[in-house]
Amino acid sequence: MTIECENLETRYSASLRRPILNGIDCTINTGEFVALLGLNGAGKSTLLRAMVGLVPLQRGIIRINGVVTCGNFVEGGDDGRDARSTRGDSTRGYSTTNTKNMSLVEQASRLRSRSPFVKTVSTRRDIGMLFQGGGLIRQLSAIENVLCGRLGGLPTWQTLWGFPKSDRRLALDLLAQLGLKEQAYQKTGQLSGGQQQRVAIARALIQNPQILLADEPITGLDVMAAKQVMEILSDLRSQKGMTIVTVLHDLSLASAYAERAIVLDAGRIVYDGPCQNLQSQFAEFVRSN
Ligand SMILES: Nc1ncnc2c1ncn2[C@@H]1O[C@H](COP(=O)(O)OP(=O)(O)OP(=O)(O)O)[C@@H](O)[C@H]1O
Repeated sequence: MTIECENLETRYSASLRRPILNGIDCTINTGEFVALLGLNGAGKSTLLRAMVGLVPLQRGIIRINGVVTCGNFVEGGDDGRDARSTRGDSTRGYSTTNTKNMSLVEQASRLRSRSPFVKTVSTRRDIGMLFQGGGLIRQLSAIENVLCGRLGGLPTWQTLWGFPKSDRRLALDLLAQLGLKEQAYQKTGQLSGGQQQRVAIARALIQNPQILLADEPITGLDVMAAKQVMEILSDLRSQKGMTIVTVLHDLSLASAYAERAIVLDAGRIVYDGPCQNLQSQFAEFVRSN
């Protein structure tokens, strides 16, 4: 699966005096291990979130495997001609219907009837996301947190009856593969930072994604736990051919595990290339964790 980002630009931010993302062009190819680097506030998390459609774009489009999944969704510009932008600029992507007077049911059925959006939904399911800090529910056990990763793939009625046995088995297998068999029924709030991060990885993997986007997966971990997490990401790529894009602050770990680095500064890409010699080129980006 490829992720193509074409001229991405977010809305102008008055506090920054620029868009958060400001003309991002990059293509992530199948099976690549990419480190997203840059100073605090450079736009790394925003770019990662934009790739899964969590950030509205002012300009530009994102294609996943050639399917447009995110673009400039302009309110009120559509008269029923299936959402091509009326501005005549193909990079502006799709506009949305004026939905103000439509019921939720009408809006949902309209979205389903528009083929680009239908593809969008299924294409995004191929992407797993590890959020900053893990995003786990501390009161739930490790296995319950992992099963939460299945919620999007099940019809609502099925979740009322609990998760199927096959899902529970899969969740246990994933936890065991990540070295957490003993901790499967322990509350995640009682686990160490490294263990929690592995639960978060298992939760992303239960969707069986082809692409894994990880936002600072090793921040706050000690050296050993950080290496373990990086090894897991590296194995997912080498053994399952998964595409990995991860935000990192540690240049030496980026050089050790990733093959390609994309360095952001003030919302722009200032370097896109191999990870060798990153330290000498970008010494100022080193930050103690
Ligand atoms: N929802 C938002 N509304 C307004 N500004 C935002 C929003 N999200 C992020 N920003 C701003 O955009 C800039 C980029 O944020 P982002 O989190 O993408 O940076 P980052 O490179 O991931 O930083 P860090 O390394 O600190 O996590 C920051 O200045 C941030 O304050």
